[in-house]
Amino acid sequence: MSDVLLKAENLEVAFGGVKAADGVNLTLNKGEFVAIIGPNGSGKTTFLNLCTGYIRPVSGHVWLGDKEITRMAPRQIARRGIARAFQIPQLFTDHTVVENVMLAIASREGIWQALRPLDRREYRAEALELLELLNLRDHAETIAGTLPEGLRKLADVTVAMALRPQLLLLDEPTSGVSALERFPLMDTLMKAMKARGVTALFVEHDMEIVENYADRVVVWNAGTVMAEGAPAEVMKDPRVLENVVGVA
Ligand SMILES: Nc1ncnc2c1ncn2[C@@H]1O[C@H](COP(=O)(O)OP(=O)(O)OP(=O)(O)O)[C@@H](O)[C@H]1O
Repeated sequence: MSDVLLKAENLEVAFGGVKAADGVNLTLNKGEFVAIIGPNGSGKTTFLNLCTGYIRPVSGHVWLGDKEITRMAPRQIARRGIARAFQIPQLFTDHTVVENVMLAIASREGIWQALRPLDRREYRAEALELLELLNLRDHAETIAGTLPEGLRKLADVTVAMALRPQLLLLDEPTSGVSALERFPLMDTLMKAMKARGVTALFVEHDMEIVENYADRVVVWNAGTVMAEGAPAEVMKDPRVLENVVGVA
């Protein structure tokens, strides 16, 4: 069986005159934890949007496993196993944390219209188990909108994990989180992904996080992949230092 989970081939998309994807090729293997870095406006978020179906490419292809997902609707793609946690967490802020996770489980099970009681015992049990895994068990009954930023990010990931994704896309998981909290947050995320066999692709500006947590780093520049490899190797590339890290 192939180890390839996601394959993007020659993706192209433009907004006005700007080529946000200019022939993007990228392969993710099952179980990998891959970071995307690159200057502002280089097309990192556009790539995540292409993977989730929020943007359709002018040309090119995306496969998840052996199924082409290029022109599928976001909902279909989510059902096939790509979930996303946003830079700004997307929670129902006036509901408790456990209710948010239960809503995600219910949406996965497709019972929105089925008039079945949401507070089903097995949903709660599953939600609490996930919250335990993400170190949020003690905050299950907290109103999501009152959580501090680091915990809100973990809650957002818990909601995404409730969809049982094969691939989780994370948009700057540590942005807005204090320096002291960043490493524990990433430790928790890594533990959860590994425990559930989830592959992850995360956009990150913090090079320390990339070096410590990514198996592989992919460098974006002007709508294309400029370099990729092990973080320690890629960070030595003069083009990366000049264009991305800005220290050459
Ligand atoms: N919906 C859109 N409409 C118009 N232009 C867009 C749209 N989305 C992205 N762009 C443009 O495409 C280019 C790539 O944007 P994108 O957000 O993918 O970059 P990025 O690498 O994620 O940037 P950042 O690090 O600032 O988040 C930018 O020039 C941006 O202005």
